[in-house]
Amino acid sequence: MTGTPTRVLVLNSGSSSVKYQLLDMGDGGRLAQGLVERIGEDTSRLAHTPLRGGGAKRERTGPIPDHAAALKAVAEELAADGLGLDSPELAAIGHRVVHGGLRFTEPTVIDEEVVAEIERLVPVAPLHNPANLLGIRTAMAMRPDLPQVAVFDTAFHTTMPEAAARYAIDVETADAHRIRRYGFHGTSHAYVSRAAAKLLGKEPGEVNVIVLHLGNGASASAVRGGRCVDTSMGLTPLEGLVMGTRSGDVDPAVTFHLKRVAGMSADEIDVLLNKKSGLVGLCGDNDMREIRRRIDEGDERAALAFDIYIHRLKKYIGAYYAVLGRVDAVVFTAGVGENAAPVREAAIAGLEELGLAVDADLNAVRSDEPRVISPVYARVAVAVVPTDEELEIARQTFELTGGKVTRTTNA
Ligand SMILES: Nc1ncnc2c1ncn2[C@@H]1O[C@H](COP(=O)(O)OP(=O)(O)O)[C@@H](O)[C@H]1O
Ligand SMILES: CC(=O)OP(=O)(O)O
Ligand SMILES: [Mg+2]
Repeated sequence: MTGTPTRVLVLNSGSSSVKYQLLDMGDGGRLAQGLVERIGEDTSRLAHTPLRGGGAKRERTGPIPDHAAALKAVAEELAADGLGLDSPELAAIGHRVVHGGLRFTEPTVIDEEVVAEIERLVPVAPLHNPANLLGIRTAMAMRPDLPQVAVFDTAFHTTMPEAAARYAIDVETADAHRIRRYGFHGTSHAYVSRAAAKLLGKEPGEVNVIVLHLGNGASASAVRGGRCVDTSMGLTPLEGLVMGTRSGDVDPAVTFHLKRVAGMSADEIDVLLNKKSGLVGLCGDNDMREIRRRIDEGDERAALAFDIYIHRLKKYIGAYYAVLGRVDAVVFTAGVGENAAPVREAAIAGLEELGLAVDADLNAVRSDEPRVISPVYARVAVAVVPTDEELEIARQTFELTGGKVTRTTNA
């Protein structure tokens, strides 16, 4: 090895998965990437892809009980490629942390006190912060000498005005318990809104963009001149759009009703709304590919689930159009947004009066590149921009730890 280390390992821990990438910030390239899924089940799967040196993709299956075991398995795979965590070329480890509360508005070098604060926020991100913490603790135990950085999903949304961030509930109660709308997927909304400006040949400060991050979790945001002014997730990642397993918006009285009339406990209602609702609650499947397949076979439950998903999405497009006043682009991203052409088509259908339309041929193109899918005559661009939370986390981690990022990729 020569010179200062330039490699960054990024861990994006979800509730039951870890996505990871090893990047070289010296040349902007990726060395390896992978995914561990179904953590906690007997059928866990690790898929690892070395990206330099020509090695083939590898898979292993079998029980991986938690995120600590997942990271150990990832470290073994990296070591097999000569890219182990003990490498002197590793400059830092970047961690996605979902909830940063009021305190963390910037990427932050992790110490014991930061760990304690992330832990304090577990009740408002019960599916996510515990997984993030296990990844952090395991990585810190493996490389106590390395800087480890937390990049928060909530950070990009801290620019929201009070009118968007506050719920209309008693102010003293709200403030005493820090109840407000924080928003999530911020790293993705930031990256994608910036990449969308670039796609339009503009600076981020010049454009107003509606970003639709449609993955397993899903959220919309309104971004004015590069700053978030509203987003659909709230105190927790439960509010807003219909998601894979989460309900999104419901009348809060549904929860009292379930408690008083159906006799459910707070924990049972939490599980119902976070894990047994959304698409899976409506039709038994949370994967949009499977739902489309069932619709093609004439399945009515799947069709209704799709319609409810689209109806909610359309409402948020309209709402954020009104919030922004002028819109330059509506941008689809994440697993569903990048891949499901029927979702994009249905969400934009009927919005011609707002200057929005999708070109069927452009919409059908499959690509990993950012692209416009609206017809040339449309007043507002509709675009697909693949998100890259890992690259964005790597950049922020590297910059915070003193590295200088060479921007060679999209945004
Ligand atoms: N080819 C595809 N067509 C339609 N939907 C897809 C396709 N590929 C992935 N998806 C959807 O994307 C979801 C995963 O999105 P992703 O952004 O990876 O989610 P997360 O980060 O929350 O795990 C899947 O559950 C599935 O619904
Ligand atoms: C915050 C959130 O919902 O994240 P994910 O989509 O990864 O579950
Ligand atoms: Mg995601």
